[in-house]
Amino acid sequence: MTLLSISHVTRRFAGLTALEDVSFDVEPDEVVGLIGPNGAGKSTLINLITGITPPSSGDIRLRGESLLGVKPHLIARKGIGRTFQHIHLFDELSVLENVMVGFDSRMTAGYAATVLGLRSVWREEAQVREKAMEILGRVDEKLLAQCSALARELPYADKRRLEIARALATGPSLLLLDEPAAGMAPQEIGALADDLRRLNREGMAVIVIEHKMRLIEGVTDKVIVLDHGRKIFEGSFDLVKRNPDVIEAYLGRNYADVAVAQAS
Ligand SMILES: Nc1ncnc2c1ncn2[C@@H]1O[C@H](COP(=O)(O)OP(=O)(O)OP(=O)(O)O)[C@@H](O)[C@H]1O
Repeated sequence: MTLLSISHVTRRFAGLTALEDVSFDVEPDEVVGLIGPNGAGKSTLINLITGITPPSSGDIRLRGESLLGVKPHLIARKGIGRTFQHIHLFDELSVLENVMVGFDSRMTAGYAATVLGLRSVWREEAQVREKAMEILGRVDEKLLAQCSALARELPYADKRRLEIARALATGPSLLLLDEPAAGMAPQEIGALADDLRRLNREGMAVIVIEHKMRLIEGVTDKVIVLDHGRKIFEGSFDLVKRNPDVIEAYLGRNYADVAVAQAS
């Protein structure tokens, strides 16, 4: 059964159409890339899927069930986890505690404040701690080894991976990643690609927004290209990188990033 179905989704903000009649499916074992120039509507689409913003028209279904009108924390509980374009960690909490916070899908700044005040309660929450350790190990043994460090002490790339670990806490079957490789060096992107492929092999579907084509090429089964809110192409990265409309609208402007792909 199709995991996620986006059907004729349009989103308008006052006079601006951020998304127009966008449709595509995500299967349970797929890694889908979402690419396109700045302002194409990629983050808006993630916000629609996670219930933060309602579509103006169209439908979004998870395993056949419409998500329209469902609150974000309930969508998270139904199995959709996400990370954000800008890092959203609690700097003064430990690596482990940041993952533990993720177990509450209603996570808010207010909740985090409670958490900071009631760390002692967690002594009784051995189970949550144990699960959080397991998740950290699943993403990266190195992160697990640093579980007592404060989040702010982590190098940038590890902060991004910690966000992924936290998004796994609700046990998602679909993970939405908004520019996870932003600011990463090529070697770090390679390690991130390994993480994503491993999670996918374990049975997780992924939608990844990314401007770094090295990651898109390395992990995706198919790519959706948005431009000015419209889907202009859908297909494997191999086809995408050769499509004249995509080159004109987007890839041409990022030639340095795709040079490796184009040379192959
Ligand atoms: N809450 C909002 N109110 C008004 N306009 C918005 C809102 N959110 C997004 N937009 C507009 O919708 C369009 C699509 O924005 P969006 O952030 O989805 O693009 P994007 O593809 O994610 O871009 P980038 O790659 O720069 O992150 C932009 O023109 C943006 O200014």
